[in-house]
Amino acid sequence: MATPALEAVDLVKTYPAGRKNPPLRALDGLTFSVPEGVVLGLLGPNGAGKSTTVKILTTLSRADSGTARVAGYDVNRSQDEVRRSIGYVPQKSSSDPQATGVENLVLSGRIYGLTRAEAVRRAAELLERFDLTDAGSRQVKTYSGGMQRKLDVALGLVHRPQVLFLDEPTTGLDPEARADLWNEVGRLSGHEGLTVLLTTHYLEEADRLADQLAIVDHGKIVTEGTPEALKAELRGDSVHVELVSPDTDGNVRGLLSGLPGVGEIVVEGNTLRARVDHGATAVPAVLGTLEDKEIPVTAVTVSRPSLDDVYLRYTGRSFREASVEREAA
Ligand SMILES: Nc1ncnc2c1ncn2[C@@H]1O[C@H](COP(=O)(O)OP(=O)(O)OP(=O)(O)O)[C@@H](O)[C@H]1O
Repeated sequence: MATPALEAVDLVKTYPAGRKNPPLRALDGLTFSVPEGVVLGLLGPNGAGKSTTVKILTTLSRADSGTARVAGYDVNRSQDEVRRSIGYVPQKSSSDPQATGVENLVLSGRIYGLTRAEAVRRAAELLERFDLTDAGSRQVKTYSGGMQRKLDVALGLVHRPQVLFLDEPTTGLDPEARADLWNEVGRLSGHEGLTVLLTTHYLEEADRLADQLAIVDHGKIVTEGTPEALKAELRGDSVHVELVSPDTDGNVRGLLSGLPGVGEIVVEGNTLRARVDHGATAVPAVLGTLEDKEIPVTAVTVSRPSLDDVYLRYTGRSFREASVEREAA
């Protein structure tokens, strides 16, 4: 069997206690494997352990236990080989805002050992590739957020790595710039055989970009597969009901959970989500039951299961709820 481009086995990482905080187990036996040329999406709410995983795989941090290999090299024993094989695009831009796009790329190429002529050639190639040729001679501080992010990705590719790490690449970008970057990332793996590990807390981004998706929760992979396969595992439909008042005492939940064909129910504020066998038969039954008890409703929608439903199934809470929980922690 071909060597996986990325492999993590049973990674554990605990951050030591601070003055106010107890020790924190950020990774708790995280395991995954990615074949060459695949985009793996690590999807999880803030604090799930995605960046910690990336730091270990890029040799910026060490796991307490477990093993990881990148492009066939062990991250502890062959750090130099790992670093030469990877490109890393961190959450915060690493470009120099005072320098131009070309200067940033050439400098990066020189750091990786390219001759000046090679670095200049590679810079021009990458600027063209990311549609930045016209902006190449401008200082990076004049770039839009989307242009800066594209330059960041270009910087990660200067030395033609085998594996590219993108840590939350589109955070803070407007929808148009986000869609533009999604197209670029899609092309990278498609045409250039690059393996990409992408971390994200956007369900849509994971759905759109990842060939393989691994859902991370509390430092573990709780499920993995293609986004389509993960959604297809969930039979039936997803029903969302917007209530006029929040179901604070669990009344509505209790009423609906007794209905035939209605599965897991989650209530968040005024929104109730239920997994049902058949949307077409469940909706009249749900609305009839609520009407009998004079519980007013503002809207009802039926949809095919989404990645949010997948997340709910494996973690017991919705993605939004998990993100809010983490932000409050
Ligand atoms: N250097 C550190 N010292 C102490 N705790 C840390 C450190 N780095 C991360 N953590 C904690 O470890 C947990 C996992 O963090 P990590 O950054 O890996 O999560 P994440 O999924 O990447 O989240 P985000 O999307 O916010 O980056 C979090 O609870 C975080 O607060």
